[in-house]
Amino acid sequence: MSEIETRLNNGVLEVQFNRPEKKNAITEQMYRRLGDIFIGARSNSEVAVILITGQKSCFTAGNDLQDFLDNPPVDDESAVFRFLQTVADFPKPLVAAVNGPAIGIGTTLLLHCDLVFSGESALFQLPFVKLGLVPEFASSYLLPLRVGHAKAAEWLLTGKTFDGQEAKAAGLINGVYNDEQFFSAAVHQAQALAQLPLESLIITKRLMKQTYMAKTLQTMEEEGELFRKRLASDDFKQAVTRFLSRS
Ligand SMILES: C/C=C/C(=O)SCCNC(=O)CCNC(=O)[C@H](O)C(C)(C)COP(=O)(O)OP(=O)(O)OC[C@H]1O[C@@H](n2cnc3c(N)ncnc32)[C@H](O)[C@@H]1OP(=O)(O)O
Repeated sequence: MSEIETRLNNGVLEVQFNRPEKKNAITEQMYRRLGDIFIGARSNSEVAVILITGQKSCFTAGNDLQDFLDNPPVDDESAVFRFLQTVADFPKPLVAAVNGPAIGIGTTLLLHCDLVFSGESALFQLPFVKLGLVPEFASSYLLPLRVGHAKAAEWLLTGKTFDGQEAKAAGLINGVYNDEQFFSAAVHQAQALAQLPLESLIITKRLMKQTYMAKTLQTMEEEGELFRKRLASDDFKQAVTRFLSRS
């Protein structure tokens, strides 16, 4: 089994985080594979839609914190930033099925998905400030745009956790299902999209995003530079030490 599993079914490429013993925390190696998968899917005519998921108990705990210390990204070509880029301008529909923890990039990734369905046990969090970091994936721009400044500040500045109902009420996700149904609901929607004319889907997605795409990419560049600086800060190192030495 790979830490990133893929399955192609009737035009839907399922991409699954599969490192459950570490709550699907994402390493540099996993980002590299994810980047390759997304780049391949762009030009693969058999792929109409990507469905991103984890397990019923966990979407992803975000970036692997130890790996951030061991293999910090140095520039925009680093595996993590290359992955962010491939998702942000991915032309085909992205659907996510989320349950359990969706932390850090586990939440910001959803800002780039077109349809998001969660289970009742989903737990979202943007703990960048608590970790001594700054937002990534253009979340400092896209989140206020999507949910308004008040809610974005609540989530980004305080790092509070929130559930699927709160995420749906704010407009971050499309639907909340019980833990047994969220995945099949997402598969159903992804399969339905995959039956529609692909060219129309691609053009419609591009039209919807065109007014803010340039600003999204510019924000990712600015955030990336600041993020890399903050990874080298004592605040971040102390936060990781606290997390890894908790009992
Ligand atoms: C560019 C992207 C940036 C970001 O994404 S920044 C966000 C970084 N992520 C975090 O700060 C989240 C850290 N993790 C947690 O807060 C908690 O975990 C959870 C709420 C996700 C789950 O808590 P619980 O159910 O109590 O599980 P557990 O015992 O904490 O974790 C099980 C094992 O998974 C490892 N683990 C969890 N998250 C991470 C992570 N993000 N980086 C590295 N390891 C992680 C733990 O250490 C442990 O491992 P062991 O069993 O060997 O002790």
